[in-house]
Amino acid sequence: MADKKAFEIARETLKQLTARKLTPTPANYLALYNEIAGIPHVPHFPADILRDISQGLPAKTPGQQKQKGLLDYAIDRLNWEGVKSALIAYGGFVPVNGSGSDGAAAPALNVVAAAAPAVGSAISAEFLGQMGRLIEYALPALGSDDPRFNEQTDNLLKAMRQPGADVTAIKLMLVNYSHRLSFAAEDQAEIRVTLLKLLHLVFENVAELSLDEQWLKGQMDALMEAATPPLTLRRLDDVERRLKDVIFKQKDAKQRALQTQEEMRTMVATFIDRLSQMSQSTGTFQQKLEESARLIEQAKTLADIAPVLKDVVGTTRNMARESQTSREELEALRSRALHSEAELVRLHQELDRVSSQARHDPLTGALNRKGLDEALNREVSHVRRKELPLSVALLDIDNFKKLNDTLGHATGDAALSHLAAVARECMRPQDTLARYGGEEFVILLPDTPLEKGIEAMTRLQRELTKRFFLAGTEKLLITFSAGVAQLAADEEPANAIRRADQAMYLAKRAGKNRVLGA
Ligand SMILES: Nc1nc2c(ncn2[C@@H]2O[C@H](COP(=O)(O)OP(=O)(O)OP(=O)(O)O)[C@@H](O)[C@H]2O)c(=O)[nH]1
Repeated sequence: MADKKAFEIARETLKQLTARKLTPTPANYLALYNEIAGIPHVPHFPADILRDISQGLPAKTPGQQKQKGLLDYAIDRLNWEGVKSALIAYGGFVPVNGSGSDGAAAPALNVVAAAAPAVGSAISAEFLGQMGRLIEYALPALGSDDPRFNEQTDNLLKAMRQPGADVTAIKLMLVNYSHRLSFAAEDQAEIRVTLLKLLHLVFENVAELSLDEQWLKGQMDALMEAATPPLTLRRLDDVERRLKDVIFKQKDAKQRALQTQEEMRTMVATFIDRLSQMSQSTGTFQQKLEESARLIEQAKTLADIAPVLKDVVGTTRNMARESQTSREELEALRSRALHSEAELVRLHQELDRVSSQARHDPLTGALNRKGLDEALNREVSHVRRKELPLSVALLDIDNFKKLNDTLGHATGDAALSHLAAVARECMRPQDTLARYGGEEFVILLPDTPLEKGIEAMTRLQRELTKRFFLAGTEKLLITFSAGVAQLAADEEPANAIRRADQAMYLAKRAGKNRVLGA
């Protein structure tokens, strides 16, 4: 493996992580990577030594047993922070002045225990109930693949919900639980980072396979960018949509390539067949000529020569006819091949056009109408489920025709990309930008009432005045007029866009470069 490329080693490392069922932590990844790359492994985490120490620790009381368990858990995960907090907590259960009881070693708990009769009853019902709900709600964020953690959660929740719950015991359980919780949270964070790395690796690989495809390369770059922290559901949704486009395109391209290969194979086979037929006929013709030459040499009279000549003329005619047929067939074959090639180029271009327009506008990278429809459906069901407001803004660049006419279409295109880039930068990650028409954009603003939506568009206008558009060396101020509508309960989303469009129209009529609410 030493001479393998870094990405191959990385891929093998990820494979091995799964094959050996190791937790995908950076430490495990590094150790395996070094092993596969043949780099001498420097043990950053002396797991064996720590395990020895842990085995030597007495576990006489429940507190000691629990902390020892947490220590082992942290060692298994090569987690220094976990080792540290387990050892510190263990220290709290070491008997002081010969006293060996668990409780005696935890003065803080004693205070609670002493205060428990007064405070405990006051907080037990409502506070513990609320706490239980908090734990339950937080649990899905931590995954459910650790049976010991799940068991500990169940026990804690049961204890909390018992009538007349023992506050002192619960506090003790909470101390242990919070340790394990911190490990689980760390694990989840590491898993997320590692999964992101994995995702990047997959994207890099796809990009390497598709270097010749300009559109795919663009999509892969966009995917890489979308898959960087902080991850939000919107960004993941974008990643999913782009990947769908890539998969669609690759499937189609592969199918076409296979089909063409098959066509070419058939053509080459026919060509070879024709060639061999031709050489056979040429061979026979040659023999016939030689035979005729011999007969002519032996002929004594003109009468002897006449039938031979007749024969030669006949054979030559046949040969010419055959050659003509073969030539025509080969010509037809060649034009079929040319036609196939042209068809392939055309299909390829068509595929490029169709797939790049699948969900994203190729010029600005914003969603196109199809992408907008999908995003709108998703947003509407999301906000309706959560009873949140959704605002829809429709923007139209001012005097765009003049810009096009004076500086050219290419500058107009660059101005559209500029507006999209500035909009993307000053939008929240959960907002969605789509190109609605030529110089029109729609922005979906979830969890945003009308006034806030208008504010957001005004902010974008201000941002555009700060960030000039550079047409060559000339600084241009791009302005837009916008209408904003808040989706009403039971309103069709298309109607909200229509209202935003009407408000935008009024903004134009009122002098442009302004935002109006619908
Ligand atoms: N460069 C470029 N121009 C486009 C594109 N799509 C549409 N356009 C042009 O945008 C212009 C829109 O012109 P109008 O609808 O008259 O709008 P306007 O000039 O912005 O006028 P107001 O909206 O009233 O401010 C037309 O000239 C279109 O040709 C595009 O993708 N690139």
